[in-house]
Amino acid sequence: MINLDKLTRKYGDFTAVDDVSFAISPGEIVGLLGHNGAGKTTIMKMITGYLEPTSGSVTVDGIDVVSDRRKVQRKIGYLPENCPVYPEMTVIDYLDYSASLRGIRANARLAMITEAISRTGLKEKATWPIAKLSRGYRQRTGVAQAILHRPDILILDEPTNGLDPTQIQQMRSLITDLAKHSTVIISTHILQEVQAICDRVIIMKDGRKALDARLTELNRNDRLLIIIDAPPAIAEKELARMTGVGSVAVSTAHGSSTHTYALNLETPENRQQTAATIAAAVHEKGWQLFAMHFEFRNLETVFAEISA
Ligand SMILES: Nc1ncnc2c1ncn2[C@@H]1O[C@H](COP(=O)(O)OP(=O)(O)OP(=O)(O)O)[C@@H](O)[C@H]1O
Repeated sequence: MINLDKLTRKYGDFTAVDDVSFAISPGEIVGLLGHNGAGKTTIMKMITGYLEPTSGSVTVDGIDVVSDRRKVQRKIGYLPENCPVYPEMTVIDYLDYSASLRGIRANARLAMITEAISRTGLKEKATWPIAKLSRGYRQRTGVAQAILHRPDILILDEPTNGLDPTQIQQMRSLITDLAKHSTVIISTHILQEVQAICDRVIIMKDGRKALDARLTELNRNDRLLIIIDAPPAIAEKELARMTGVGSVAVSTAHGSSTHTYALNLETPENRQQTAATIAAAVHEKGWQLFAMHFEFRNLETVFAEISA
């Protein structure tokens, strides 16, 4: 379990991460989504112990990252945004060097390196100098470095950044495969990435957590939007009383003679029938009904709403 509690990080006077709390359970694949500068990398660096919080805390399986950094780092594999892979080294030498930095004993290294190479599909490139690898294979080498010590948690900062469409596809299926045995947090500003890989999304905006939701929750269309001529002072309460309506939100364009209401339905399963009943009730009240449709909501629309 990864636990962030009121995590804040300042750079001088500037607050890059502002009072962020969330918990991630074992086995989850979480996408940290946000525009450039939203605070994703700063959060990842604090989870992995490479940056200290200004206030708040991060614990991994109950262990505090600041006071027990090494212990936490043994549980985590980290692919930084610009993974420092040394161009003059071969893949195998780089992984051996990474293993030695991690304190993995020489007699255990070969098995671990072989496994990491095989899981990241690097077998044929193992003896190649990194300088000669395509960006996709270089990224895989970074991932191999991250999984070398068989961590329970993988933190990947923009793993598909700069890859071509085929390499992106390959990296996504590699991550999905790795996620079968690990908890994964990936940061990205690509919506499709989250949709393709993750089961949960945390959207960051200006250093703050703007949304934390399961993707299945996001992909809903059970809010009924209606446009009528009755103003909120009259219609809001009446609409809320109608059969099947749970709550009502109003959005009226300034100076407009029509009014838009978003109705959250109590039983989304019967939404077609409920919509027909509401239409009839609106008609009975003598209000004019200009439009009625179910709101389409998915990661894209929610992200656009948050970014606006
Ligand atoms: N060392 C630093 N000194 C000062 N400001 C910094 C430093 N590192 C990051 N920042 C600022 O903190 C904010 C958050 O940066 P961060 O890299 O965490 O965002 P991000 O969401 O990962 O962005 P990107 O998608 O561009 O990588 C940005 O405004 C950035 O300019």
